[in-house]
Amino acid sequence: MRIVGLTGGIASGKSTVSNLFKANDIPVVDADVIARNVLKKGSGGWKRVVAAFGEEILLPNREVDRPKLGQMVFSSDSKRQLLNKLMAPYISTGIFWEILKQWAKGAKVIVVDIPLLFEAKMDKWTKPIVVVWVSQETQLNRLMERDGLSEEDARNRVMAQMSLDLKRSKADIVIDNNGCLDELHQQFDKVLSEIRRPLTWTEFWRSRQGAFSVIGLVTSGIFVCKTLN
Ligand SMILES: CC(C)(COP(=O)(O)OP(=O)(O)OC[C@H]1O[C@@H](n2cnc3c(N)ncnc32)[C@H](O)[C@@H]1O)[C@@H](O)C(=O)NCCC(=O)NCCS
Ligand SMILES: Nc1ncnc2c1ncn2[C@@H]1O[C@H](COP(=O)(O)OP(=O)(O)OP(=O)(O)O)[C@@H](O)[C@H]1O
Repeated sequence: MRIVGLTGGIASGKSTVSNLFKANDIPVVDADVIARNVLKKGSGGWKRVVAAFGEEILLPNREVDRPKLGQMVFSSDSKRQLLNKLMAPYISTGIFWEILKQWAKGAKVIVVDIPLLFEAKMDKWTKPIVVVWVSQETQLNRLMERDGLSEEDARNRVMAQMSLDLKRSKADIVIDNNGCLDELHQQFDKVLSEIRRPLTWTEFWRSRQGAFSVIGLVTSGIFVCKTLN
Protein backbone atom coordinates (compact mmCIF):
# COMPACT_ATOMS: atom_id res chain seq x y z
CA MET A 1 0.00 0.00 0.00
CA ARG A 2 1.20 3.51 -0.82
CA ILE A 3 0.66 5.90 2.12
CA VAL A 4 0.85 9.45 0.78
CA GLY A 5 1.50 12.14 3.41
CA LEU A 6 -0.42 15.39 2.86
CA THR A 7 0.67 18.33 4.96
CA GLY A 8 1.17 22.08 4.95
CA GLY A 9 0.43 24.95 7.30
CA ILE A 10 -2.76 26.10 8.92
CA ALA A 11 -5.13 27.39 6.18
CA SER A 12 -2.64 26.56 3.40
CA GLY A 13 -5.30 24.49 1.62
CA LYS A 14 -4.86 20.88 2.83
CA SER A 15 -8.60 20.25 3.21
CA THR A 16 -9.24 21.76 -0.22
CA VAL A 17 -6.67 19.34 -1.70
CA SER A 18 -7.88 16.36 0.35
CA ASN A 19 -11.42 16.99 -0.99
CA LEU A 20 -9.98 16.69 -4.52
CA PHE A 21 -8.40 13.34 -3.59
CA LYS A 22 -11.75 12.12 -2.17
CA ALA A 23 -13.55 13.28 -5.33
CA ASN A 24 -11.12 11.06 -7.27
CA ASP A 25 -11.90 8.01 -5.10
CA ILE A 26 -8.65 8.12 -3.12
CA PRO A 27 -9.40 7.41 0.56
CA VAL A 28 -8.23 10.15 2.96
CA VAL A 29 -7.41 9.70 6.65
CA ASP A 30 -7.87 13.12 8.29
CA ALA A 31 -5.87 13.75 11.49
CA ASP A 32 -7.98 16.84 12.37
CA VAL A 33 -11.14 14.68 12.38
CA ILE A 34 -9.40 12.08 14.57
CA ALA A 35 -8.17 14.86 16.91
CA ARG A 36 -11.75 16.15 17.18
CA ASN A 37 -13.00 12.67 18.19
CA VAL A 38 -10.21 12.43 20.78
CA LEU A 39 -11.70 15.52 22.51
CA LYS A 40 -15.34 14.28 22.47
CA LYS A 41 -17.07 14.41 25.85
CA GLY A 42 -16.25 11.39 28.07
CA SER A 43 -13.45 9.95 25.87
CA GLY A 44 -10.02 9.08 27.33
CA GLY A 45 -8.43 12.13 25.69
CA TRP A 46 -11.20 14.42 27.01
CA LYS A 47 -10.62 13.16 30.58
CA ARG A 48 -6.85 13.77 30.42
CA VAL A 49 -7.23 17.22 28.87
CA VAL A 50 -9.92 18.31 31.36
CA ALA A 51 -7.79 17.02 34.27
CA ALA A 52 -4.82 19.07 33.01
CA PHE A 53 -6.57 22.29 31.86
CA GLY A 54 -9.48 22.42 34.30
CA GLU A 55 -13.25 22.57 33.88
CA GLU A 56 -13.05 26.18 32.65
CA ILE A 57 -12.36 24.82 29.13
CA LEU A 58 -15.81 23.15 29.10
CA LEU A 59 -19.07 24.46 27.66
CA PRO A 60 -22.30 24.09 29.73
CA ASN A 61 -22.97 20.78 27.87
CA ARG A 62 -19.48 19.60 29.04
CA GLU A 63 -18.06 19.42 25.51
CA VAL A 64 -14.68 21.15 25.13
CA ASP A 65 -14.98 24.84 24.20
CA ARG A 66 -12.62 24.54 21.22
CA PRO A 67 -12.21 28.27 20.46
CA LYS A 68 -11.38 28.87 24.16
CA LEU A 69 -8.85 26.02 24.32
CA GLY A 70 -7.42 27.21 20.98
CA GLN A 71 -7.01 30.73 22.39
CA MET A 72 -5.13 29.27 25.39
CA VAL A 73 -2.79 26.94 23.53
CA PHE A 74 -1.99 29.13 20.53
CA SER A 75 -0.82 31.96 22.80
CA SER A 76 1.35 29.79 25.07
CA ASP A 77 4.10 27.39 23.93
CA SER A 78 4.07 25.46 27.21
CA LYS A 79 0.28 24.95 27.17
CA ARG A 80 0.38 23.86 23.52
CA GLN A 81 3.18 21.39 24.24
CA LEU A 82 1.17 20.02 27.17
CA LEU A 83 -1.93 19.58 24.98
CA ASN A 84 0.17 17.91 22.26
CA LYS A 85 1.71 15.52 24.80
CA LEU A 86 -1.70 14.55 26.20
CA MET A 87 -3.37 14.03 22.82
CA ALA A 88 -0.52 12.60 20.71
CA PRO A 89 -0.89 8.93 21.76
CA TYR A 90 -4.64 8.98 21.04
CA ILE A 91 -4.19 10.74 17.70
CA SER A 92 -1.43 8.39 16.47
CA THR A 93 -3.44 5.31 17.56
CA GLY A 94 -6.49 6.72 15.74
CA ILE A 95 -4.46 7.30 12.57
CA PHE A 96 -3.03 3.77 12.78
CA TRP A 97 -6.53 2.20 13.03
CA GLU A 98 -7.88 4.25 10.13
CA ILE A 99 -4.93 3.15 7.95
CA LEU A 100 -5.49 -0.46 9.01
CA LYS A 101 -9.19 -0.19 8.04
CA GLN A 102 -8.18 1.02 4.57
CA TRP A 103 -5.61 -1.80 4.30
CA ALA A 104 -8.32 -4.36 5.20
CA LYS A 105 -10.58 -2.88 2.49
CA GLY A 106 -7.79 -3.53 -0.02
CA ALA A 107 -6.90 0.13 -0.73
CA LYS A 108 -3.72 0.41 -2.79
CA VAL A 109 -3.17 4.16 -2.40
CA ILE A 110 -4.33 6.26 0.54
CA VAL A 111 -3.68 9.83 1.63
CA VAL A 112 -3.11 10.78 5.27
CA ASP A 113 -3.77 14.47 5.90
CA ILE A 114 -1.68 15.41 8.96
CA PRO A 115 -1.06 19.13 9.61
CA LEU A 116 1.77 18.32 12.04
CA LEU A 117 3.32 15.48 9.95
CA PHE A 118 6.91 16.78 10.36
CA GLU A 119 6.48 18.27 13.85
CA ALA A 120 5.13 14.91 15.13
CA LYS A 121 7.89 13.03 13.24
CA MET A 122 5.34 10.90 11.37
CA ASP A 123 6.94 11.74 8.01
CA LYS A 124 8.98 8.53 8.08
CA TRP A 125 5.78 6.50 7.61
CA THR A 126 4.63 8.25 4.43
CA LYS A 127 6.00 8.41 0.88
CA PRO A 128 5.65 10.53 -1.15
CA ILE A 129 5.05 13.63 0.99
CA VAL A 130 2.91 16.35 -0.59
CA VAL A 131 3.24 19.83 0.94
CA VAL A 132 0.58 22.44 0.19
CA TRP A 133 2.55 25.68 0.26
CA VAL A 134 1.45 29.33 0.32
CA SER A 135 3.28 32.55 1.17
CA GLN A 136 2.84 33.76 4.74
CA GLU A 137 0.82 36.75 3.51
CA THR A 138 -1.69 34.53 1.67
CA GLN A 139 -1.81 32.15 4.64
CA LEU A 140 -2.63 34.95 7.12
CA ASN A 141 -5.25 36.49 4.82
CA ARG A 142 -7.02 33.16 4.19
CA LEU A 143 -6.88 32.22 7.87
CA MET A 144 -8.29 35.58 9.05
CA GLU A 145 -11.01 35.41 6.43
CA ARG A 146 -12.01 31.78 7.03
CA ASP A 147 -11.96 31.80 10.85
CA GLY A 148 -12.75 35.48 11.50
CA LEU A 149 -9.52 35.87 13.51
CA SER A 150 -7.63 39.05 14.34
CA GLU A 151 -4.19 39.40 12.73
CA GLU A 152 -2.53 38.74 16.11
CA ASP A 153 -4.47 35.48 16.68
CA ALA A 154 -3.81 34.37 13.10
CA ARG A 155 -0.06 35.05 13.51
CA ASN A 156 0.03 33.08 16.79
CA ARG A 157 -1.47 30.08 15.00
CA VAL A 158 0.93 30.31 12.06
CA MET A 159 3.93 30.68 14.41
CA ALA A 160 2.85 27.59 16.38
CA GLN A 161 3.90 25.44 13.42
CA MET A 162 7.13 24.66 11.58
CA SER A 163 7.66 27.28 8.85
CA LEU A 164 6.03 26.43 5.53
CA ASP A 165 9.32 27.16 3.73
CA LEU A 166 11.06 24.47 5.81
CA LYS A 167 8.20 22.02 5.17
CA ARG A 168 8.49 22.79 1.46
CA SER A 169 12.19 21.86 1.53
CA LYS A 170 11.32 18.44 3.01
CA ALA A 171 8.60 17.65 0.44
CA ASP A 172 8.68 15.15 -2.43
CA ILE A 173 5.91 17.09 -4.19
CA VAL A 174 5.03 20.76 -3.65
CA ILE A 175 1.64 22.25 -4.50
CA ASP A 176 1.93 26.04 -4.75
CA ASN A 177 -1.51 27.23 -3.64
CA ASN A 178 -0.96 30.99 -3.89
CA GLY A 179 -2.99 31.22 -7.06
CA CYS A 180 -6.67 30.74 -7.81
CA LEU A 181 -8.58 27.45 -7.52
CA ASP A 182 -8.19 26.76 -11.27
CA GLU A 183 -4.41 26.84 -10.88
CA LEU A 184 -4.70 24.51 -7.90
CA HIS A 185 -6.77 22.05 -9.96
CA GLN A 186 -4.18 22.05 -12.75
CA GLN A 187 -1.38 21.18 -10.30
CA PHE A 188 -3.59 18.61 -8.60
CA ASP A 189 -4.09 16.69 -11.87
CA LYS A 190 -0.30 16.21 -12.14
CA VAL A 191 -0.06 15.11 -8.49
CA LEU A 192 -2.88 12.64 -9.03
CA SER A 193 -1.15 10.94 -11.96
CA GLU A 194 2.09 10.86 -9.95
CA ILE A 195 0.56 9.11 -6.95
CA ARG A 196 -1.46 6.73 -9.17
CA ARG A 197 1.64 5.35 -10.88
CA PRO A 198 2.10 1.56 -10.39
CA LEU A 199 3.09 0.44 -6.87
CA THR A 200 6.73 -0.40 -6.20
CA TRP A 201 7.40 -3.96 -4.99
CA THR A 202 7.77 -2.75 -1.40
CA GLU A 203 4.42 -0.94 -1.61
CA PHE A 204 2.82 -4.02 -3.18
CA TRP A 205 4.01 -6.34 -0.35
CA ARG A 206 2.55 -3.84 2.15
CA SER A 207 -0.89 -4.02 0.53
CA ARG A 208 -3.56 -6.58 1.43
CA GLN A 209 -3.11 -8.22 -1.98
CA GLY A 210 0.66 -8.47 -1.37
CA ALA A 211 0.20 -10.00 2.08
CA PHE A 212 -2.24 -12.59 0.66
CA SER A 213 0.25 -13.39 -2.12
CA VAL A 214 2.94 -14.07 0.51
CA ILE A 215 0.56 -16.33 2.46
CA GLY A 216 -0.39 -18.13 -0.80
CA LEU A 217 3.26 -18.61 -1.78
CA VAL A 218 4.28 -19.89 1.67
CA THR A 219 1.30 -22.29 1.82
CA SER A 220 2.02 -23.70 -1.65
CA GLY A 221 5.74 -23.98 -0.74
CA ILE A 222 4.89 -26.05 2.35
CA PHE A 223 2.49 -28.20 0.31
CA VAL A 224 5.12 -28.83 -2.42
CA CYS A 225 7.79 -29.71 0.19
CA LYS A 226 5.43 -32.14 1.95
CA THR A 227 4.50 -33.78 -1.39
CA LEU A 228 8.16 -34.18 -2.39
CA ASN A 229 9.04 -35.73 0.97
C1 LIG B 1 -6.62 23.53 20.03
C2 LIG B 1 -7.86 22.99 19.32
C3 LIG B 1 -8.89 22.51 20.36
C4 LIG B 1 -8.48 24.17 18.52
O1 LIG B 1 -9.58 23.69 17.79
P1 LIG B 1 -10.12 24.41 16.46
O2 LIG B 1 -11.46 23.77 16.17
O3 LIG B 1 -10.08 25.90 16.67
O4 LIG B 1 -9.07 24.11 15.33
P2 LIG B 1 -8.88 22.74 14.45
O5 LIG B 1 -8.84 21.54 15.33
O6 LIG B 1 -9.88 22.75 13.34
O7 LIG B 1 -7.40 22.91 13.89
C5 LIG B 1 -7.14 23.81 12.83
C6 LIG B 1 -5.69 23.78 12.49
O8 LIG B 1 -4.90 24.25 13.58
C7 LIG B 1 -3.63 23.68 13.50
N1 LIG B 1 -3.32 23.03 14.80
C8 LIG B 1 -4.15 22.29 15.57
N2 LIG B 1 -3.52 21.87 16.68
C9 LIG B 1 -2.27 22.34 16.60
C10 LIG B 1 -1.14 22.26 17.45
N3 LIG B 1 -1.20 21.57 18.60
N4 LIG B 1 0.01 22.88 17.07
C11 LIG B 1 0.07 23.57 15.91
N5 LIG B 1 -0.98 23.70 15.07
C12 LIG B 1 -2.13 23.09 15.39
C13 LIG B 1 -3.67 22.64 12.37
O9 LIG B 1 -3.15 23.21 11.19
C14 LIG B 1 -5.14 22.40 12.18
O10 LIG B 1 -5.45 21.98 10.87
C15 LIG B 1 -7.51 21.82 18.35
O11 LIG B 1 -6.79 22.31 17.27
C16 LIG B 1 -6.74 20.68 19.00
O12 LIG B 1 -7.32 19.87 19.68
N6 LIG B 1 -5.40 20.65 18.77
C17 LIG B 1 -4.55 19.63 19.34
C18 LIG B 1 -4.58 18.37 18.51
C19 LIG B 1 -3.68 18.43 17.33
O13 LIG B 1 -2.49 18.43 17.47
N7 LIG B 1 -4.28 18.52 16.11
C20 LIG B 1 -3.57 18.49 14.88
C21 LIG B 1 -3.69 17.13 14.23
S1 LIG B 1 -2.12 16.46 13.79
N1 LIG C 1 -6.50 28.43 -4.28
C1 LIG C 1 -7.33 29.02 -3.43
N2 LIG C 1 -7.87 30.22 -3.73
C2 LIG C 1 -8.70 30.86 -2.86
N3 LIG C 1 -9.06 30.37 -1.66
C3 LIG C 1 -8.54 29.17 -1.31
C4 LIG C 1 -7.67 28.43 -2.17
N4 LIG C 1 -7.32 27.27 -1.55
C5 LIG C 1 -7.96 27.29 -0.36
N5 LIG C 1 -8.69 28.42 -0.20
C6 LIG C 1 -9.46 28.83 0.98
O1 LIG C 1 -8.53 29.05 2.02
C7 LIG C 1 -9.04 28.62 3.27
C8 LIG C 1 -8.08 27.58 3.87
O2 LIG C 1 -8.15 26.38 3.10
P1 LIG C 1 -8.32 24.97 3.80
O3 LIG C 1 -9.44 24.99 4.79
O4 LIG C 1 -8.37 23.94 2.72
O5 LIG C 1 -6.92 24.91 4.57
P2 LIG C 1 -6.34 23.82 5.56
O6 LIG C 1 -4.88 23.75 5.28
O7 LIG C 1 -7.11 22.55 5.48
O8 LIG C 1 -6.59 24.51 6.98
P3 LIG C 1 -6.48 23.89 8.47
O9 LIG C 1 -5.05 23.63 8.73
O10 LIG C 1 -6.97 25.00 9.34
O11 LIG C 1 -7.35 22.68 8.54
C9 LIG C 1 -10.43 28.09 3.01
O12 LIG C 1 -11.36 29.11 3.27
C10 LIG C 1 -10.40 27.77 1.50
O13 LIG C 1 -11.68 27.84 0.91
